[in-house]
Amino acid sequence: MSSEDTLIHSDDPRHPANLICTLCKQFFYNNWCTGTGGGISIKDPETSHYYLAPSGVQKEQMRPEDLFVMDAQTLDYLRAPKLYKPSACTPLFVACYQKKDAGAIIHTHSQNAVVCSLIFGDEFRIANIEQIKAIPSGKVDPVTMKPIALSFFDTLRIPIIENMAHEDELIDDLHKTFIDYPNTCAVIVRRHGIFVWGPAIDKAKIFNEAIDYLMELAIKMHKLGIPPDCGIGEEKKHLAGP
Ligand SMILES: CSCCC(=O)C(=O)COP(=O)(O)O
Ligand SMILES: [Zn+2]
Repeated sequence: MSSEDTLIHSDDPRHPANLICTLCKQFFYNNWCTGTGGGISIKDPETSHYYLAPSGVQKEQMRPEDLFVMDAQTLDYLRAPKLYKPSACTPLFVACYQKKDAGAIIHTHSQNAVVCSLIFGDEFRIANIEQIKAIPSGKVDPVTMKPIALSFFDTLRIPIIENMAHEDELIDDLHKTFIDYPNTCAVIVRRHGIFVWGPAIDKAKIFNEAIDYLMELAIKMHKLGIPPDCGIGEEKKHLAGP
């Protein structure tokens, strides 16, 4: 086996190359990564190498040998399959690694994200829903040094940026959200989808699932006339009664 191939071949289902393929398949069947859209990048916790999907591939058919591997320091490719170009999302994934200390980034073309971007302005907000507790507040407990999650009584805020003709043109607005929303673990791209990151792939997956649930719920609340960020008990005022 060549040294390039040892980077992507492993019997361990939790190896980044295997996990990216497994999760992309799951996300395809969840309607999050169809028609080659979306993708996942994982930083190998052992080597700190970035594992990236190629551009324009059917996400449910991806194999470990299709993946790019990047050195985190030099940003040189340690492995670059000749048949493919790297994902157009690569500069955005690298920005999340470098500026947000991400361990993994998930990009989906979730219809819930797209519809929320059509309903709401520059920010998606939802409050007082149990599932919010799955999302990090961005704060750390000073005693345990563990991340603190949002509470049931908090409001989740996710910035919405405008889509561009090419994925890499989103980079300036993504950087701006890092400044304006230092605690966010996600950015919605209008009429496009969402980027969600976490300190490791398991966390990023949980955050992505929880946010998607909350976006779906927000769309249902909006259809009923209930603002998703309304206070507890306030919903009665908004419901169209007889
Ligand atoms: C129909 S997908 C258009 C590109 C895109 O938004 C995306 O998420 C996938 O880009 P990639 O270069 O990774 O195929
Ligand atoms: Zn995309």
